[in-house]
Amino acid sequence: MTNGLLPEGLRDRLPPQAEAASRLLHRVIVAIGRHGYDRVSPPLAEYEEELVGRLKSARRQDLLRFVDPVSQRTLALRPDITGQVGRIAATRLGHRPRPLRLAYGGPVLKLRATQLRPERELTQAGAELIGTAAVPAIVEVLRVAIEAMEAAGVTGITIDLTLPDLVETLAAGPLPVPTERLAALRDALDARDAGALAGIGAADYLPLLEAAGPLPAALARLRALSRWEILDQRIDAIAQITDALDGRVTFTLDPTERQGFEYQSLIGFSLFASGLRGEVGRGGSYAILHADGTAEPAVGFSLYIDPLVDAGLGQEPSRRVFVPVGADPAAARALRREGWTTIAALTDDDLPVGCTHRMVGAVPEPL
Ligand SMILES: N[C@@H](Cc1c[nH]c[nH+]1)C(=O)O
Repeated sequence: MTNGLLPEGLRDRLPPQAEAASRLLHRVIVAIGRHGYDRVSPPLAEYEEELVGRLKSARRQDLLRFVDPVSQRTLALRPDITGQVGRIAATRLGHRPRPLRLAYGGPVLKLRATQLRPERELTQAGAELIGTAAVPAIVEVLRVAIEAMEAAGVTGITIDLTLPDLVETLAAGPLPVPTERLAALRDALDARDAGALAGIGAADYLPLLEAAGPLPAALARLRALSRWEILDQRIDAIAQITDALDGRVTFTLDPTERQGFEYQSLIGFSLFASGLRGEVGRGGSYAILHADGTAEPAVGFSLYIDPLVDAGLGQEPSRRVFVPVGADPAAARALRREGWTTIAALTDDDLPVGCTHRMVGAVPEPL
């Protein structure tokens, strides 16, 4: 006998959450599709190197791998669909005109859970805009993300903007830090540790930490300390993006945040909503590598359906009518066409468990 246990981080979805999950996924995908994003559906597993090789600096550590007895090669379960969409855009849809707009939705599996999210399997739905990552493209993607969240019933949206490659860019340019100290610099910034920053001779980075918080104040602080063209350009871009979406959502800024943004470069963002624990989604700009060595700019977002389901979104009260033995099947069929759920008695002893109505003749009467 087996005991019905599941591995850590994996779970069943039961009624009514399983139904809510598919309803939310559908609503999100439809909302994304309205903006002209055509759906693609990559496989659950593929060659390991394809999953990590397509996006600049995607990580191998995230992969749950296995050797495929058929191809004798190492396959991995996808931890993220964005890289797969990148592969499709660079290969099978490489000839399509740009910008290319693609949507997707399905399960992903990560090797390790995070403290914030103990689940290893999540359902991701998202959009990727391929061929440009300029300000109008970022604005479009954020707009689509906001509408997709609203379609799922999310309210009180906050977008936390980050500049994932800012520290590396400053370290390689105007605020030099030798490569071997980059990891220490990252750790000190993540820990917001002023002493550690001074210890590695990077005290100049301290003011960046203070430029975090709600916009527009945080952006004004960042502007006040910027003496570099590369930072000025990004500040201008953030101002344009937030102006374009003004009033619809709350923006915050965390210029040095990088955790979870392995391949996003110029801009990254995390999506939050009131009443929902942790992130609802994230996204940003990145580069897709092509076979000829060129890198194509892209920007996109992924929403995670699971936190929405856990918060009770997507559940709808259904009208359930009990159909006694001997009732007219055509009448029951007519009710289903009108949107009723019918529960047919199989014996005369069946009880109308979970039903709101009972069919009397051809008419549902409240129980
Ligand atoms: N797929 C990324 C987010 C993203 C989509 N496009 C670009 N970034 C994630 O889930 O973390």
